[in-house]
Amino acid sequence: AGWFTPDRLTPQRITNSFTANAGEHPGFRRNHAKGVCVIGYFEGNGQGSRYSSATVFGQVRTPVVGRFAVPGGNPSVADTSSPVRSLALQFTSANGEQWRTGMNNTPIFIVNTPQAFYESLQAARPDPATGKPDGARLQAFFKAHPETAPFRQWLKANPPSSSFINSTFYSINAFKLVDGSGRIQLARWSVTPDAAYDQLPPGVTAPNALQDELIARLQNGTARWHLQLQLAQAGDQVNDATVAWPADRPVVDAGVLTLERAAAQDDGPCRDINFDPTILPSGIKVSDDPLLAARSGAYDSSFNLRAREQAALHAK
Ligand code: HEM
Repeated sequence: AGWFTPDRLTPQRITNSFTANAGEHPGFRRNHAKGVCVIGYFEGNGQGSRYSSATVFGQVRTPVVGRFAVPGGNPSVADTSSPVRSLALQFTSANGEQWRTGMNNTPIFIVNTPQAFYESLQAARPDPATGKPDGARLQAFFKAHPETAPFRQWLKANPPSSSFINSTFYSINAFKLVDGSGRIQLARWSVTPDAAYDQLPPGVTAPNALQDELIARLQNGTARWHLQLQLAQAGDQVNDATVAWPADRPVVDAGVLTLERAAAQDDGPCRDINFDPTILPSGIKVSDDPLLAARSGAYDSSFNLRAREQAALHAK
């Protein structure tokens, strides 16, 4: 309740907030505006089928269109301006089912409710005089939201990676895996790279540093990640994206994601995909995490705005 009530938090108020922070960039995503398309496939090894009836988890190869991106609504921001990187994936099974997931390189999120996310956007709004967020305002937000502490701690303890290719990406939100008999297992997933993590060296400021490195690497070979399902146990926080689960939770290696090539986002196959994380195949369901419904609404609003703008740009 509340999410669709006028005068309260709506998807449009969220997308307007991104625009207020980053300026107008017609045709681009309202968040994670800067990115690059990737194309490849996922090969399931059958292990995930113990928990989910989703076709992708069988011993089968599924085509994938994805997108690496950096956060914020400005499509010309420098790749290394934020420690956060993202990978969104769309798996399309032979029967036409789709699994779309948007993942970030942090195992937890900064807040756990749509309202707090909205407030974080207000708190981070650049001061028109300096072009930078007001430090005092941000600190006041963090003080009022102690749930942001683990995320900020994690960023301090984990310096940004040198490449998209050596980053791990996490679903953060929990989902329900449903097996053939209807049994439910709460899980979070991640993709962990074959390439060893390496810290971003100081002084890398070239605007397209991460994109250029990715494109060059994929011109010379493929890049691989293992898709891992982390299984919740009774008592784990399954509706709170700010809380990590204990490290000893079982992890199922469900198969290998291989990315083969990159394509520019202005005309690549990821441009017109809305990576709404609630678009799921049978065998995976949304959890009660309140961020998921909010994400779906905001991505939908963002997609409709940019699709309309793209159409207008091309009509010129
Ligand atoms: C209430 C919380 C959130 C809101 C309102 C929100 C909002 C948005 C919006 C509006 C977009 C642009 C979508 C488009 O036009 O296609 C976006 C992109 C994205 N968000 Fe979120 N987001 C939230 C939380 C998260 C979380 C928890 C994650 C990570 C697990 C995440 C990962 C991503 C990714 C990966 C993209 C880029 C998708 C792409 O490359 O197309 N977001 N977000």
